Amino acid sequence: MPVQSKICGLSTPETLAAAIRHDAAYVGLVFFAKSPRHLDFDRAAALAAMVPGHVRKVGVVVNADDAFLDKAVVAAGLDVLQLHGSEAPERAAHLKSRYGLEIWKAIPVKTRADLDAAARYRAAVDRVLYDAKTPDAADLPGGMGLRFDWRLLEGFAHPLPWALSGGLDARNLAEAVGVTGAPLVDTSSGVESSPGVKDVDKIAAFLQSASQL
Ligand SMILES: O=C(O)c1ccccc1NCC(=O)[C@H](O)[C@H](O)COP(=O)(O)O
Repeated sequence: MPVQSKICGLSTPETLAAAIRHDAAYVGLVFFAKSPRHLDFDRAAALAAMVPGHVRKVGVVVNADDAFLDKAVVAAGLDVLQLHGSEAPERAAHLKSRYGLEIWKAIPVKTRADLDAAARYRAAVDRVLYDAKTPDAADLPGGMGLRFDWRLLEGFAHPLPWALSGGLDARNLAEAVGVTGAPLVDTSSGVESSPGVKDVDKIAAFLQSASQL
């Protein structure tokens, strides 16, 4: 099975086009005001209109309420909702039934015990995304280019389809997938020149590296 890729936090037509051209399976649009990658609904709609049907649009949200999500889902024609806050399994299940979309839950990881949270979402979501836990004082729960110890996933009995995230880039991707066996990889900072500024060449290099795994 080839490794699939998600490029997260795209915010310009040029970088979105690069992700599509180089075969990203998923593109991530961030709806979180504190993020340097945040999109308002109009910009999200304009970007979403560029995305062909075979590329899935993932909306990244943090403890968002239904009124906000109603607008995001419609504006961007989302295929997937990625819950990147402290959403409980019951909240995730509610969103699955409300929107009928694929639901992913980010699981923040620093220690082996953090992985146990994934099983709580077994009946509620379609996929978990293991991401590096960010510092308590940080503004962002993701997208900080931090990685966790990939060896924590060695031998782990995954309760759900899953993805690997956190500090991935073209140079470390082969090692990360070699250690974890990840079927889907996600990156944001690793394809940027500075926070929130995506780099077309880095996007191409990341997706090329994934295609060779
Ligand atoms: O990217 C953001 O700014 C962001 C903000 C709030 C919640 C989640 C966010 N990103 C989620 C992602 O899926 C990132 O790709 C993931 O955290 C990995 O980021 P990075 O370590 O920078 O590659």
